[in-house]
Amino acid sequence: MNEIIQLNHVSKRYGTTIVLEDISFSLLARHTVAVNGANGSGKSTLLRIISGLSLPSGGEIRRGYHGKLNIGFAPERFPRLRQTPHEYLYSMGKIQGMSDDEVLARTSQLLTMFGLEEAAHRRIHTFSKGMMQKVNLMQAVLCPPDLLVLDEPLSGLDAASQTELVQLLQQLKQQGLTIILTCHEQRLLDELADRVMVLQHGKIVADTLIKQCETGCILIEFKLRNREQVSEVKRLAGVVELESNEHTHRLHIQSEHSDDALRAILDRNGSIIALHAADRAQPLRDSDVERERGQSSCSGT
Ligand SMILES: Nc1ncnc2c1ncn2[C@@H]1O[C@H](COP(=O)(O)OP(=O)(O)OP(=O)(O)O)[C@@H](O)[C@H]1O
Repeated sequence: MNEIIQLNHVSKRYGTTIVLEDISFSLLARHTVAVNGANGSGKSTLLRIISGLSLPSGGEIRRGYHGKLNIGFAPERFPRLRQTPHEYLYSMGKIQGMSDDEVLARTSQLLTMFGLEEAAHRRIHTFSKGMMQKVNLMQAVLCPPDLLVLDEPLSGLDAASQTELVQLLQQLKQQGLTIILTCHEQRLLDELADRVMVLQHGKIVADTLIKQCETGCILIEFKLRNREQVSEVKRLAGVVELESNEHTHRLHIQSEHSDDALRAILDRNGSIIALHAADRAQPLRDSDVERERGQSSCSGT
């Protein structure tokens, strides 16, 4: 199993107030996990601990990849800065150790992706909430993270901005990002989450894995013996899930990418056992899921 972060019996207290108690779970690469719960249940505290912005009072956190994990964090409230997105992202990139060329190229790529080219040299404090939230998300993914942590990303946005933000998050998810977010909006759960955890009074009271393969997904069952070649197939565009059992594998992939996947399997001397329209209703068990991480060149937590 490809775990990128593991929390073991984590707790957090402020004075005598217990905010988080005995939290244990791991995040699998490329999963999107939503943390739900009432106000004050400890969601933001949990995200701050995962991001390394706050230390736990007890328990242990293991970050994957030899203790290094590049984490992008988008707080719920983004400050009304007087800088322009261009100036702000440049300074954030430099703080994270990116070269001039890297930060300028990435900023330009993100301004295009987020549809903010025209606003690149306008001051952020004049922006709408939706535009400001886009800048918040851009700073979090500037140095491509292994894990993206989002605190209430749709909070306070109108319906149109929410739709745009959900589409951007879907793009980031398709690029292979692992995401953990807090949310109150059902649409984020429906459109994005692979797994939903519910916090109540600082404890996890529900943890549900949802299979994310919507209609439009294809399930390819195939045989391939070489593990490195299986990893290559996992990294193909559009892969939602790969379950493996010895040399037999079940690949859930977006239908527009299924031809490429079939070609990739056959090119590696694999054999196709079956091809189906994926069945969304059947949940996956955590133990069946195996995923590959995306690549990142930045140093992390
Ligand atoms: N720095 C702090 N000092 C003292 N208490 C704190 C601190 N930060 C959070 N708390 C308390 O911890 C509890 C959980 O807060 P947290 O912000 O994590 O909840 P939440 O689930 O994110 O709430 P919301 O949905 O309202 O954002 C609250 O009772 C809060 O008052």
